[in-house]
Amino acid sequence: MTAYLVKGVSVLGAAPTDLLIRDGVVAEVGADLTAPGATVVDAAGLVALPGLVDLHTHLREPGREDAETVESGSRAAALGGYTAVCAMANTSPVADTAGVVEQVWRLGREAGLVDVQPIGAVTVGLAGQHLAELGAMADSAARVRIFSDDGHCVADPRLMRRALEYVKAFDGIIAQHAEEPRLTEGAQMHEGEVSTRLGLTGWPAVAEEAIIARDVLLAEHVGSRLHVCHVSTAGSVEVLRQAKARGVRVTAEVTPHHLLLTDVRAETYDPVYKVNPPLRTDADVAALRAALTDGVIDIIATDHAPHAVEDKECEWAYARPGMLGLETALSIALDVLGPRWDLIAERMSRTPARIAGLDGHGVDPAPGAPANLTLVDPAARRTVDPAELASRSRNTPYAGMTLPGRIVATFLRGEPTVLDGKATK
Ligand SMILES: NC(=O)N[C@@H](CC(=O)O)C(=O)O
Ligand SMILES: [Zn+2]
Ligand SMILES: [Zn+2]
Repeated sequence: MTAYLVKGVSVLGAAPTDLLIRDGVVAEVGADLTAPGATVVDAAGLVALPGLVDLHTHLREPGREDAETVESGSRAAALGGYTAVCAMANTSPVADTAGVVEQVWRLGREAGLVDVQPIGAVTVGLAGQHLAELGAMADSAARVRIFSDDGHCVADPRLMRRALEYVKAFDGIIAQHAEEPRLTEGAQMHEGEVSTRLGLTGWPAVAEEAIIARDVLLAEHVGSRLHVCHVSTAGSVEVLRQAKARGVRVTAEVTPHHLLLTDVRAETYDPVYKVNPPLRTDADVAALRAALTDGVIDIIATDHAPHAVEDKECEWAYARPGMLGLETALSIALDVLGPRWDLIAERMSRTPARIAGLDGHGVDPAPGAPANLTLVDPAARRTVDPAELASRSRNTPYAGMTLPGRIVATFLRGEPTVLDGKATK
């Protein structure tokens, strides 16, 4: 196993120091370290962060390997500074059995670029009728702890209650895609002034807020852990704020795109901007940013949702919702939060690792810590070119935009998965 001597790096914005990475851990931290035989990484001007952890990634395997595979998505993740991703269950077949979650887990190990932690479906086939085999998935080699029907809402309150109760036995968590389906039939974009003008059917904010309000009450009633996926409205933030003040065990995520983009993008009719939940308004963006800073929203999660060209480059109404996220998330976070490294580490690494229960991730680079870390060049600016992305899909909403920050290196258990901005395998 090669050792790596990272020279002159700023750990989370502190004064430059050296890091010696050996045997999978950060062996030493200090000035002017020497290590004969170690590969030297010149990290002058770079910032070291704990490896990023994504609680919400769509890898599309099994079933839509044309859009993404575990390997291509893992490579995109590593290039984005991630060392662990949680893979959503809306594959084909659905990850609703021990067999499928173990398959995804194994594919992740084989790719070896990030730790891939499968999420299990809450209901069989995501159909919202019968609970899936949550216990068998938890007991499997994949050790599933997060369950989600993401893409669909667990709309039946009795099923939601039972799922919340069931996962308590192994400290599991239900991650809800909060969308009251009766309020979003035929919805194409955020319901508001822009949808009225464009004549597109709206997805009202209350469809999200009503489910979050119900679910925090259910989680409170049964004393279980609830996680809310891709929070997108100011009203949802207020519901979460009140629930947290009461001590409800709820956590919440926001996506990079909901922190940056608004529903006016729909005026282009370019389906690259079609996503669930939809892009909202300036006031929502402002509330989400404030909540991310004050902690009502716990984490940034990408909701990386690759789609094949034929599913995206078509008429708006027929296009699949979803956007790429893994390779641009840190840049968007830097753009939105500025170089607040401790806050970025908290929202993109430590807290998601803790929510998912991923041991060895979300730990700051310090002597003895597992060497899961990423090196960022905060001064670099890059213009997003979809053709250069490692993802098999091209549906980034940031094409042509110039964003701050570049991932220079990522280490997974002491081995580089990215060096000089390029994947090592
Ligand atoms: N976000 C999306 O618009 N799409 C996701 C599903 C989801 O996250 O709800 C997908 O799987 O494509
Ligand atoms: Zn969703
Ligand atoms: Zn999703």
